[in-house]
Amino acid sequence: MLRRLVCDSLVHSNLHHCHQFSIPQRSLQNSFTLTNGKLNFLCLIQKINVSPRFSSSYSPMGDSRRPLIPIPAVDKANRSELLRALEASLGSSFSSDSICPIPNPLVIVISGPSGVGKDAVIKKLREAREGLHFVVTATSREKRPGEVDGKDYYFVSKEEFLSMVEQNELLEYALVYGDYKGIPKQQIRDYMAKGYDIVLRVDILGAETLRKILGNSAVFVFLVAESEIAMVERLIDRKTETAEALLVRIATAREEVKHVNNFDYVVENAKGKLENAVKLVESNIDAEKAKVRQRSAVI
Ligand SMILES: Nc1ncnc2c1ncn2[C@@H]1O[C@H](COP(=O)(O)OP(=O)(O)OP(=O)(O)O)[C@@H](O)[C@H]1O
Repeated sequence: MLRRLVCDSLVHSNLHHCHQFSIPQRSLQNSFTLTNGKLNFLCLIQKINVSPRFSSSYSPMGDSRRPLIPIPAVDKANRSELLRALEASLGSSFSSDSICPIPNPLVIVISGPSGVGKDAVIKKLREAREGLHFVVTATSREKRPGEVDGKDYYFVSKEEFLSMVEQNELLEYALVYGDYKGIPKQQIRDYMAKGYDIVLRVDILGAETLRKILGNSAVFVFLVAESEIAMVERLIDRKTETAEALLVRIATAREEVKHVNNFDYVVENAKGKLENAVKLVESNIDAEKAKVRQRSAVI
């Protein structure tokens, strides 16, 4: 269509050699859109140096002082000769920079009912993927066997936790089963500034609060077990809760699975298929990285 417009314009300008030119559609398209009118469009055509001897030689950049370089026939020249001739004709060299824009650092919120496997998925994700910073949550709960302070959580006293709240140091915090848990803001800022994607692990209420604070600027992943019975078995087998605490967690989890609509992605963590769940979370991240309109979280 554009080519036909060029021809028509040339005919009307008494230039009858349109069929001899090999004008890159793209440069015409750009000029045409940018200049938006016949007058400017004709200016473009006048700037093209037309050589009757070399039908494919022209200077679309419009520099009349630049010597004309014939573009050799594709079957007569090697690739580097062609590249050089094309670059000379276009007036600039081809860049090897990535054409994809650099994606924004992502804030990934991983949530799901109690015992679904949030910690297990995050542990594997940490091993599988670089460039992620897993936010270490501050908590006032007791350390479980095997947990490391500063790695699994920052274990602080209730008083220390409340002082962090007062200083506005936490992005979000909550009292979870009698213990405080909160997300330190500065840690996120520091790692985002270094280009890391941020992974936050929160319970369902935490995810709801974060959705209110961050809106669509963060990506929310909901982990589920393959069934309710699988979820309960997993909690029983973990052996970290008393019978009463187990009952509360299971009753809560039943309600929590109904919150899936607040999330962007749902990932099944089925028994014995932890690796699959991790791959799915990774593909969620990859999909976000490939988005043309990137999320842009400000903490
Ligand atoms: N895909 C899986 N297959 C089998 N067992 C799993 C799987 N995922 C997690 N588990 C096990 O289930 C138990 C609960 O997992 P995990 O502690 O990661 O859950 P959670 O969602 O972090 O729980 P909570 O919210 O209560 O802290 C753990 O013993 C874990 O090893």
